[in-house]
Amino acid sequence: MTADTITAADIRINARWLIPIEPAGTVLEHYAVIIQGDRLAAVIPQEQADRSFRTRETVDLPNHVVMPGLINMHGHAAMSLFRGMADDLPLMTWLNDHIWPAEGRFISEQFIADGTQLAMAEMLRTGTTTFSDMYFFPEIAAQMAHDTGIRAQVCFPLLDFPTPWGAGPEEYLSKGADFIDSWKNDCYIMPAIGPHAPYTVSDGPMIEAVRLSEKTGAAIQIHLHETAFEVAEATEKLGQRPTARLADLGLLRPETQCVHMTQIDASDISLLKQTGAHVIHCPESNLKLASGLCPVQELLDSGINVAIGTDGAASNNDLDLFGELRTAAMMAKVVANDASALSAHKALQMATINGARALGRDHELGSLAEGKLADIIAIDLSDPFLQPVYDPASHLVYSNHGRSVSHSWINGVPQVQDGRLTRIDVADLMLRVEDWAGRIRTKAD
Ligand SMILES: CSC[C@H]1O[C@@H](n2cnc3c(O)ncnc32)[C@H](O)[C@@H]1O
Ligand SMILES: [Zn+2]
Repeated sequence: MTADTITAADIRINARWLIPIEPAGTVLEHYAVIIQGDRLAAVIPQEQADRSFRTRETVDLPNHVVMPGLINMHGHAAMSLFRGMADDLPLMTWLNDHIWPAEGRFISEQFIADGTQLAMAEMLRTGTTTFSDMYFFPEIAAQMAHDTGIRAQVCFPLLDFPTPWGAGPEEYLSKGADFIDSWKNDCYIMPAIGPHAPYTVSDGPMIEAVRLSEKTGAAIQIHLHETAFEVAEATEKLGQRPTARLADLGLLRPETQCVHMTQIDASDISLLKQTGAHVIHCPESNLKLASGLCPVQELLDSGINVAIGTDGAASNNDLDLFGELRTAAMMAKVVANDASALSAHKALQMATINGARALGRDHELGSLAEGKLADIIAIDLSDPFLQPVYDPASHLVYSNHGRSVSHSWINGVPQVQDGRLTRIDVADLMLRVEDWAGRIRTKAD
C-alpha cells in the first residue's frame, strides 16, 4: 500500500450537498471543493480530500448546498436607484413617460457608481457571481465591478438618439470601441455591445455593431421581441418581424444574446437555431410589464441555449435570481401546458452553465469541476421554511429565495461570509442611496 501524496492548496469547502451542474441532474453528498488561487483544484469526496489535500483554510458547511455562482444574464444595474419609482405600467408608457425622462434628469457618473454598487450588493447577497449590464457610462460600471471583484459582462449602449452618455450612434460606437479596447484583457470584465432594441437602433448602427463584434470578438446583447406591439409595429412599418430584420443585417450570430423573445413563432425559432444566437429569458419583467411569455421549453427542445436574467430593478423589482428561477419554472409549465416543463435541475442549468455558454465562457464558468474558475456559492437549508430536505435542487428552485445564500467566492476570493458582504461597505452605500432617493423624490438634481 502506498501513501497518498498530500498537495497544499488555499481553501477547502466541506459541503453537505453539492450540485456541480455537470453532469446534469447530479446531487453529491459530503463532497469537498478545493480552491487553489482563482481555480478549482478538485471536487472530491471528503474522505479523499482528507488524504490528498492540506489547505490553509477550511469552511465547514454542514447544512448547505454548494453550487456554481449564478449568472444574471440581463440587467441595467444602476436602475436599482429607480426601484419602485414607476410601477404597474406597460413597457412603452413606462419608458417614454417615466424612465427615459428620469434618466435624462439624473444619470451621471456618480449615479452609475452608486446604483451599480447597490445592485452588486443585492446580487452578491442573493447568489449571483456574474452579471450582465447594459447601461450608460459603462466604463464606470466596469470599474465598480472590477474593484469589487464581481464578474460582469458590461455592454456599452447604442441608440439612435442622444442620452447622457453620447450624442448619437457615431459617438456611442467610437466610445464603445475604446471601451472594449480598455477592458478586453481584464479578468473580471467582459466588454460587450448593447444595441438597445430594434425600435431604437436603425440599420446603419446595427451593421456597425456587427462589424465591431466581428473585429473584437465582443458579444452583442439586444432587447428583442419584448412586446406584441414591437413585433406588430415592425411588421407593419418594415414588412418584417424584428428577428428576420436582424438576421438579414447579420446581427444574429453565436455571439448574440437576444433578451426577452416573447411573441415568437416557428420562423423566429428557426432563425435562432440557424444562427446560434442565445435567448435571455426575463420572466418577472415580462410579467410585470405585461409584455408577454417566452416559450422556454420549446426553445430548449429546439436546441437553443436559454439563459436567465432579472432585467433592471425598476421593472422586476428585485435582482434575486433564485426568485427569478422559481417564476421561470412555474411559468414554463403553464406556457407548455406541461407540469414537467423546466424541472428544477433544468432551471438551475439556465442560471449557471447556460449563462456561461451565452458568454462563450462555458469552458471555465457555470459548473464545478477541476480547472474551472472558483466562482462558488453556498445556500443554507437549515431554516424551517426549507425543511425537511428530500431533494436540495427542488428546494433551491421552488422553496428558497436568495436570502438563504450564506457564502460566495469569486475567483477564489470570498465575497459573502455568513450572509455578510466582505467587500462592500453597506452602511456607507445606504447613505448615498438615501441621498439619491431624496433627489429623485423631489425631482431636484
Ligand atoms: C441602452 S441603455 C438601456 C436602456 O434600456 C432601458 N430599459 C430598461 N429596461 C428595459 C426593457 O425591459 N426594455 C427596453 N428598454 C429597457 C433603460 O431604461 C435604458 O434607457
Ligand atoms: Zn432590459
